[in-house]
Amino acid sequence: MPGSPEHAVATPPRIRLWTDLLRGDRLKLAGAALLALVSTGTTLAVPIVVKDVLTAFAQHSGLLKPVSVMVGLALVGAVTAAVSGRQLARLGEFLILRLRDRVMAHALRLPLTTVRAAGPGNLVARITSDAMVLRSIVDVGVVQLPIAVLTVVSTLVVMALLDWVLVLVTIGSFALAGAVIGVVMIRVRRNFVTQQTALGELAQRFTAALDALPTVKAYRAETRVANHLSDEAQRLTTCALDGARLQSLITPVLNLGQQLALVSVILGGGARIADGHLGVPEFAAFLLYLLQLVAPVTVVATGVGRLQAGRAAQERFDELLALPAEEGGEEAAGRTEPVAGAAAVEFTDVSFAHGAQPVLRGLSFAAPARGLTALVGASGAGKSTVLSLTDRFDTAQTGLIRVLGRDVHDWPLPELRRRVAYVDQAFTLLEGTVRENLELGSAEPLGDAVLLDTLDRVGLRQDVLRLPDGLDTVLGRATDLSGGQRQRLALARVLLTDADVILLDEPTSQLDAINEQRLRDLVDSLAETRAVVVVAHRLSTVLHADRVVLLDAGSVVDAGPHEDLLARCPRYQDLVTSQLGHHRELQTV
Ligand SMILES: Nc1ncnc2c1ncn2[C@@H]1O[C@H](COP(=O)(O)OP(=O)(O)OP(=O)(O)O)[C@@H](O)[C@H]1O
Repeated sequence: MPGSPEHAVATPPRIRLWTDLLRGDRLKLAGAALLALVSTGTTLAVPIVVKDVLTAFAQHSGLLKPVSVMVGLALVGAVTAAVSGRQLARLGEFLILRLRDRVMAHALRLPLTTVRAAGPGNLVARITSDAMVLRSIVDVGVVQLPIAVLTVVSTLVVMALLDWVLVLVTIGSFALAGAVIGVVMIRVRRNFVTQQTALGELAQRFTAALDALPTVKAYRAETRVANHLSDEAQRLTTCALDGARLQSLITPVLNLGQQLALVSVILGGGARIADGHLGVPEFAAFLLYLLQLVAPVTVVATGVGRLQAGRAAQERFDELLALPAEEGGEEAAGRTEPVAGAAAVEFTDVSFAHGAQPVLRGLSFAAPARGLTALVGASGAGKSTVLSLTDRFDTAQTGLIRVLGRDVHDWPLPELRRRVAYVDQAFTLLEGTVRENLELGSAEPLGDAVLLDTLDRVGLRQDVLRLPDGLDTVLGRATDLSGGQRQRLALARVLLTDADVILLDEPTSQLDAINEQRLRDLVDSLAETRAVVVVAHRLSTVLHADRVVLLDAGSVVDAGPHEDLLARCPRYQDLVTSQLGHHRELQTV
């Protein structure tokens, strides 16, 4: 039963950035770090060589050796920095590739309700903007930051060897700047989380607006919707400006620290030269080190900021990956066989609520293994919910749902969904070719002959052959199908599966007479060999059904053949005349 231990949710996957996403790349990463270290080493050595050059000048000795060493060091430094930078960029991109693959695969396995609650646009923002931010963790967090820290420390050690008093002066000046930057960093992280959330929300709103574009246009609401979106974008901008203001403090504060250090060191250094504690070449080298120190200190300060942002992005990924995927979704093996002679779908005392809102209340009905079962009832009675629960898009709180004689939770999810074909009200097609759409539920490519034959059965062969690239025409962008054609393509997809149960959420819209007849013929022929459970909005469907189940407010009022219900059930009579009621149809069918 739902919530019971046997249906416990598997531990969700977590990002283990270093051990997992960088798996297989650790050696390359170490190589890149080593090269970066060599490059840093050469930079560190230059002032020492400068000191040698100055000493050589003072002593009138040969300059060739120290100058050659200086040039050599500069060349090695440049080459190693370039190779290491390129390698890090590659590693960062591959890390993001793996992360995106994992997030997309996980999002597709989440329960429908979770995806709706998160908002598709919000999920898209993870693999776009969040992924880019996280990428910086690789080059900044793994290599640049540790090396910069190492550079700062070793530079200070070398400076201390030159003059320890002046080093204390330097550290004191930078410490003041560091304290201010530390406070800024805490706010940077908080700001980043708010910013990414606002970005995801904007993406979500924009996606939703584009989805509803026909309605937006029909009501001439472009300006109004654009204004709503603009409000959201402005919130994001305000937040981004806060972030930019915080970030922009870092460099000036550091520069102030450096100026302070420079002035103090020059004053202190002058005094130390005057009292004979320090030579001029040593002082020149010390000053060069001090100037060199600013670059790695800046890397540390800005790097910590980016790392904070990267970690906040990582938390957002963790949060998404921690959302439990559908139970049993990974179990591919362990085929469960149907129980011989069992009903195709059987609900026993099933109750289901969306949050606090009860939708099904102790609902019981059965649909036989062959034939057409029509679910009818007022709008909001719970008909579509019955289909959702049958295909386990949702889980009932209480009661038992059996498909082909087995508890819906005992089926491995892929096996359940192989046996149950679901066709939604919109007859949804994926953005892709006609072929891809037809083969969606097939394990193997089916070949043109089979596909065209099936299209023939739904009366769509000629329409598809007329498309610019026939079966390989991409649907959903420049080329699309009409509502009726989409419907037939969706049904052709069902014909190509070996599903035992077909769940069909009939569209509420009316079809033209030819399409209506085609749909009915198709459904009838499907129902000859399998179970078809249809949420019926049309009287013609009900008249063709072997069994009609009347729902009201989440319970079954009555069930049986149409004529029996019409004879004995006043609620059904009302429904037929009011909701399904088309006297014209009654007379003509
Ligand atoms: N995602 C959801 N979140 C919260 N409540 C929902 C959700 N989907 C449906 N409901 C509620 O569940 C109830 C039953 O919805 P359902 O779609 O099953 O009705 P229906 O009988 O198929 O209606 P219709 O004939 O209008 O399609 C409705 O009251 C609806 O408000």
